[in-house]
Amino acid sequence: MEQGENQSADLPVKERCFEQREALPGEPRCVVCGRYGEYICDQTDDDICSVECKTILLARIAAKTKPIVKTSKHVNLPLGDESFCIKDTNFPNIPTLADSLITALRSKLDICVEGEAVPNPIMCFSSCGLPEKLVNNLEIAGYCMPTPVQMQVIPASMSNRSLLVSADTGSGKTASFLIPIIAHCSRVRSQQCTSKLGPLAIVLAPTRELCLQVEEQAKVLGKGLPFKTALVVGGDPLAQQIYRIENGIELIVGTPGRLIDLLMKHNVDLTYVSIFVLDEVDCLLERGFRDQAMQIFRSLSQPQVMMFSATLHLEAEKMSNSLAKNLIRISCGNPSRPNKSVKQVVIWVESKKKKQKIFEILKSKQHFKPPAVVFVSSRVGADLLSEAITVATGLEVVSIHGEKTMNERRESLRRFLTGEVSVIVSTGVLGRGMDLLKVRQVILFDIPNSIDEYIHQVGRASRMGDEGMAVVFVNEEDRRIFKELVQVLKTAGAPIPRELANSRYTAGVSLGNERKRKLSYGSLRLKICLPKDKSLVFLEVASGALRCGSLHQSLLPCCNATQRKAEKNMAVFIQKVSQNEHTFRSQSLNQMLFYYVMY
Ligand SMILES: Nc1ncnc2c1ncn2[C@@H]1O[C@H](COP(=O)(O)OP(=O)(O)OP(=O)(O)O)[C@@H](O)[C@H]1O
Repeated sequence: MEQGENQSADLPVKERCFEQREALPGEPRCVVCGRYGEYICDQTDDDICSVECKTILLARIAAKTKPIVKTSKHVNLPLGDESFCIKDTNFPNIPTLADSLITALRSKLDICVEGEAVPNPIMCFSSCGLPEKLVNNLEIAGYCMPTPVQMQVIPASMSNRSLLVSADTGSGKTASFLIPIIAHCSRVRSQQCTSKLGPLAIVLAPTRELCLQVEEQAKVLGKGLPFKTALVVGGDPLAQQIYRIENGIELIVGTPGRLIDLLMKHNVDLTYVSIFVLDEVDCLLERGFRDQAMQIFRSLSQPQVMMFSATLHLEAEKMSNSLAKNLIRISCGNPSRPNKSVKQVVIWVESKKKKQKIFEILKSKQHFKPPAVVFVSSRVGADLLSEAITVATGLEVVSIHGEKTMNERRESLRRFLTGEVSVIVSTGVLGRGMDLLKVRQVILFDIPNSIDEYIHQVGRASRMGDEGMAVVFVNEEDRRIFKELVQVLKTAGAPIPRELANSRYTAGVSLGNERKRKLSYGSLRLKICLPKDKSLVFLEVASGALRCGSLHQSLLPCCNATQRKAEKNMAVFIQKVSQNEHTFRSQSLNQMLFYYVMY
């Protein structure tokens, strides 16, 4: 591989396809995956993006000149330290790894597993007996290698085990359940296991848009195989959905409400449904969806249950135990935290100034990175804000929310995804699971009600590790989420606005693992040593007045002063503190607090 002219000689050549960025208009494209064709393959002169795609390209060329061999029977794996594959009795020729190496591999890939006899991860799609056509489809879709979640979920799922999976947003969870479903369906149909045409698998997801997207992806990956899908969501005519199912399909992708509706009005034979997937399971097991999801589950006969989300908590875990026995739990990356690739920029903005702020961002060449998704909390808000943005900035903007018809929702999404408009204002309908490929900026105009929704919305700004940015507006009205937000920002090393850090609603949250932190208050810079018991003292310099306080308010009398006086007071205060060490301690702060004024 030759380095392109612009390529700085000391930058390492990209190993993996997904490390490479998308190609900009006019730039060379990788002949294998379509990303930026940064390098030239010295053997073929084709543009390629990475070593990985070069290998695929050369393999394709070699395959054209050789008789076709069945991938599953003669897999020739390179013997580098990344050549791992599943221990599979169906494929005895494939070398297997010692258990210690499997553990090392999982730890390297940030995969944690829990459960009995968990199958080993795979390192390539062709190593677990997938239909050849499916492997080809994956290649065509640019899926050269499985992502870590796919490496572990696919073999576990293909051993018919029920799974509870948590993995980062944008890490490839969708394909991790679609691949085993397609493999299963096409095997059943091609072996003519049953003459019945009833569905073989069901995927439930909480929003219509997500169902649409999952069904689209299923069609792409299942192309050319005996595998048909039906989309069962509200807003589209029920009769058409019934007609499609009657004509024979393998997979139903739907929202719980509409599927229940359909099952009540029409007799669909669910006898052969042996895979039941709950995508965004924490949301589906919340009140509102739970009863419907459980009702559908009860109409199936002991299916393999696969549950996925980037955010899982105890309640969802407990519920999942009632759906499946002998579960395998898989966790990949850093779930229940915002994706590391998204830079979080939290700005303290009072509600009445939010509009002005977003106009400023969208008008700024430096700060606006289109295409962008703006999240708001209400349907009316979505419409009003999109109109206001158009008026103030001249940008064409669309809105999407649950009150629009399905056709309007489709049209808004289409215009946004095809680049016709560069901003979409959305309620939570695009918050979860949506793979908005080119989006690198999200703006949380209204912060969502829970930290989980926050994690999902922020996650829209990054897919497969691409860097993105989430701009988050926050003010006192969002205090219900302050504590968790501060924790999340702290873990990510993101800056925490002064007002948020000092709010009494974040009291008790340590602002850092380190015990020293510098804060800047106008001209007065303070270095604070936080007490170990995390009883944070707050200091505030507002309009020239200094207020010092702590959780133990009685300890420090507030004082008003001009800025200069404030500094003087500060010095006196420090003196007092150091002289009154004993008093301080006796006021139940376990650790002595030290303040240093640094000019
Ligand atoms: N093996 C792979 N190789 C390359 N791209 C992949 C691979 N698997 C998935 N992708 C792509 O990665 C992107 C993110 O995948 P996906 O939408 O499934 O993420 P997710 O984990 O479900 O995220 P979220 O939690 O946000 O729903 C998609 O564009 C998908 O096509």
